[in-house]
Amino acid sequence: MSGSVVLLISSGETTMTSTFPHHFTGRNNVNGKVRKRVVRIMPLIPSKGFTVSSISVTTDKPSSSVDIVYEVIVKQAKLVREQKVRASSVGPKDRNLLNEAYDRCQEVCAEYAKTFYLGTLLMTPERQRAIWAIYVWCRRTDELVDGPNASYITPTALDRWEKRLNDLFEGHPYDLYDDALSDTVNKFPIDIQPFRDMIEGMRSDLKKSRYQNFDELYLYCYYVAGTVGLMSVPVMGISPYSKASAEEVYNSALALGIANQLTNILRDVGEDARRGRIYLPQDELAQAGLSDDDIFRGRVTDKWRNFMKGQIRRARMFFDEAEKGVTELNSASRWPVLASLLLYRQILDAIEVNDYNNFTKRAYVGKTKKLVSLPLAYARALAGPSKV
Ligand SMILES: CC(C)=CCC/C(C)=C/CC/C(C)=C/CC/C(C)=C/[C@@H]1[C@@H](COP(=O)(O)OP(=O)(O)O)[C@]1(C)CC/C=C(\C)CC/C=C(\C)CCC=C(C)C
Ligand SMILES: [Mn+2]
Repeated sequence: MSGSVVLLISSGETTMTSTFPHHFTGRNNVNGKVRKRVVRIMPLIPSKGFTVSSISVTTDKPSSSVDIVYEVIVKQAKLVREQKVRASSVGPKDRNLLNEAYDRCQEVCAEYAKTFYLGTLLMTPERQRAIWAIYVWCRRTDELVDGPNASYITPTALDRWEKRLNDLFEGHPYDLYDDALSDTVNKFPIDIQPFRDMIEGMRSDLKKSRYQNFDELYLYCYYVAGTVGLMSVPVMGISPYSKASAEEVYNSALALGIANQLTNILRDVGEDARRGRIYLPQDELAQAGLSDDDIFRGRVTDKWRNFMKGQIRRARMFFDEAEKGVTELNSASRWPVLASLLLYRQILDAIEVNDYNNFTKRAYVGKTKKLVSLPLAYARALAGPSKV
């Protein structure tokens, strides 16, 4: 059974609803036990200044985003459990080319994602190369709709990009970067679905600039960022000491992608509005007494602050859910993931420090805070999987 938990939350004069997938806290996969799941979510509700006035549980809405995404998770988890990999099609004659391909991916990752890159250096050479290759594919995909040539990108161009993806999965890469990914997906139990879904997210960016409710936004966040978590887990690996199910680890990986994307959205409200885009649930905006116009005007009012408090709280809950899974990963993979989690989560603190002005002030984490987070993440990453 799957569906959502809807909480009616009050703070002072403001009342708002917050929706979460209820497998979110579930430890029993998909089979029933709704009550248990609701009970589990309770400790996650922040206490300071907020009260929960009602909880309702929706179940078995077959086409909800949570169900769609959960099906992908179950399929990916099965692949990782069975360690299903394709037979390698790369012979010794291609080794030099392949090394060159991975070196190029390493350069891109080191240049564009310094923190991720630093973290990958602790991993085994095979794993770090694979993460670089995945990073480069994701970055290129994102660049199609977010990069300098974005205004020329059409649905047909995305179809071509998907054809290229299919080909590289079949062992027919088009260029050097694709070479690296083609090799990676041969070596690790990586499925094509999350890659296709990321392209779907880019399609949605071409045709959609509003999200009616959190269910719609959740699906978008899965497409563009949750997918990264699903692509990365087969490479990072689950600790041999982990007692968690593969679904639980995937659930945390998905949560990290969603948390990152929600944070990215909250940081970039002003920037997105200037491009005519509002990645915020329209129904929650209306409930808070806000309209698109308020966002385009970019005035920081109490209504806006209260609305933002609710959005930040929800993003933090996804980070909390993600954190549970980090200790279940292979030891060398924990640090980079935790470091990126701590750094990205601090963007939410920075929005608060800016008094919720995400229209004209960019929330960023300063160098000192970044430097403090790295050893902190390292110390915490030493903790192994839970023994329960
Ligand atoms: C070590 C580590 C975290 C590895 C992941 C490396 C990797 C493959 C990253 C790809 C990132 C990428 C280029 C995604 C394309 C879409 C996109 C840009 C998404 C946004 C990232 C933030 O980038 P930025 O701030 O530069 O955004 P702008 O383009 O400037 O707007 C996202 C917000 C999402 C990225 C999502 C993740 C990094 C999810 C990571 C999850 C895992 C690695 C799973 C960890 C496992 C457990 C069990 C917790
Ligand atoms: Mn962005």
